Amino acid sequence: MPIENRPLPELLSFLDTLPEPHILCDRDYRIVAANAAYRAGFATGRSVVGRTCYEISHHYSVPCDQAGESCPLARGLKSGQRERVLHLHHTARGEEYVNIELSPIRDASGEIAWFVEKMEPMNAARGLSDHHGLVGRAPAFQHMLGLVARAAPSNASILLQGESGTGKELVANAIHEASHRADHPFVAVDCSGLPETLFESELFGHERGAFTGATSRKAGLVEAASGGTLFLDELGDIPLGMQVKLLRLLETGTYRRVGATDLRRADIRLVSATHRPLKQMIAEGRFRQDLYYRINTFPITVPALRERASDIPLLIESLLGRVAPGRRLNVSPAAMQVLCRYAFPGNVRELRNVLERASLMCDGEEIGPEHLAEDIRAPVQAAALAEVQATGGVHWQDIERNGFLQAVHSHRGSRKELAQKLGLSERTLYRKLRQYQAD
Ligand SMILES: Nc1ncnc2c1ncn2[C@@H]1O[C@H](COP(=O)(O)OP(=O)(O)OP(=O)(O)O)[C@@H](O)[C@H]1O
Repeated sequence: MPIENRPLPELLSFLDTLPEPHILCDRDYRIVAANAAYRAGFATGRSVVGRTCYEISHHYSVPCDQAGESCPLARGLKSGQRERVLHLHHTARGEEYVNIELSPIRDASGEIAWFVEKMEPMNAARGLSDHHGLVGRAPAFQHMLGLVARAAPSNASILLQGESGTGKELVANAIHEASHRADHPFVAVDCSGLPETLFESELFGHERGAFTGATSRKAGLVEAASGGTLFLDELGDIPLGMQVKLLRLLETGTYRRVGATDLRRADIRLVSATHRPLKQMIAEGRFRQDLYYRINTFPITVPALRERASDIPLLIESLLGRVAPGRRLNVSPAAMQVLCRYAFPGNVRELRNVLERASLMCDGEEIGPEHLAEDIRAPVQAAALAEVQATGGVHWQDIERNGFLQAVHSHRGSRKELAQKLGLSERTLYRKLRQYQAD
């Protein structure tokens, strides 16, 4: 490398002092240096210097934006400013979600000469099968996770909207885990079915003798969550009277225990969730508009399972480990076809229940269609039959799409190896990935 094209030694020794993994790249995606934290946690044995970031982190042979992903380096070159994204990266521990922050470094003439890339793994979500936490890698899931990564480090109130069973509580927990409050409690409150009086004393606590049965003083959940995150699930179910008290808590940061006169200071971050249409409830006078604005600083929609159907095989692998630990269950291709075509109105919770039932019905190691409940098989079979009748056959594209996605999900090596395995050029592989994973 010509001397004028080398980064300043001061910059390199500064990067080495940073506790988070950092690499230094040139404008052509080439890694010119990696700090000690990166070498310890991310490098997989071989030296990364001289190789490209997309090859090391993604096992791609082209930059991310040409492989259908958002590339922070390309974005940084265009915008001239710092860019953040969440990417799935190959690391020394396998494939992980990593928060990437890319900062451009300019030379004396003001031109961008280098990029410093900081990487922080997001441990609350996984792109591979795992036995706990959030699992997924479909575009809709990654988009949602990108918003989680962006909002988590702030103190902003987050409203999670999504159908029942989509994983809102797990997402709330992931927000907590990725926040500065992770060492403090995560307290979840189910707001549905709690009468107003009980709701208030549960949330704010009560003094001794505050009401019949209050034989001792009790701290509330706001206090229990102190320093951490309070998760209000089914927030749309909170009675109007209690909505006022919640609004006061959020506006002043203070509350009173039931039966007490003194104000207490709250130190919580609020994450709430609902599957109800809050805007419609506001129009009907059932939900306060001012509270809505307070809780909804940063809205995140958790996608329905049918919007991330390409995650079904991965979720199955992960959930089987949770519902039948100790058994090495797998799903036959025919049963997989049925599950991938079913609409799952109850989302991931329904998928989990279906697998739990199937694991009880199956004595061996392979779950077949016969182990799935009739109400899962029937609509899929009816749809397939209708398709055959309407078109005179099953669409070849559907068979190809399902087979292709199954191969992608079960493959653990590089994209290059996958292309070879499927007998495709890498270009065609990326085109098909874009085409099939987008729906
Ligand atoms: N992405 C995911 N990866 C792994 N498991 C998931 C995922 N999403 C949901 N689950 C599982 O699905 C079930 C339902 O999730 P959860 O209770 O978080 O849903 P919810 O959206 O809060 O539902 P509700 O609106 O009914 O409260 C749980 O068992 C959870 O572990």
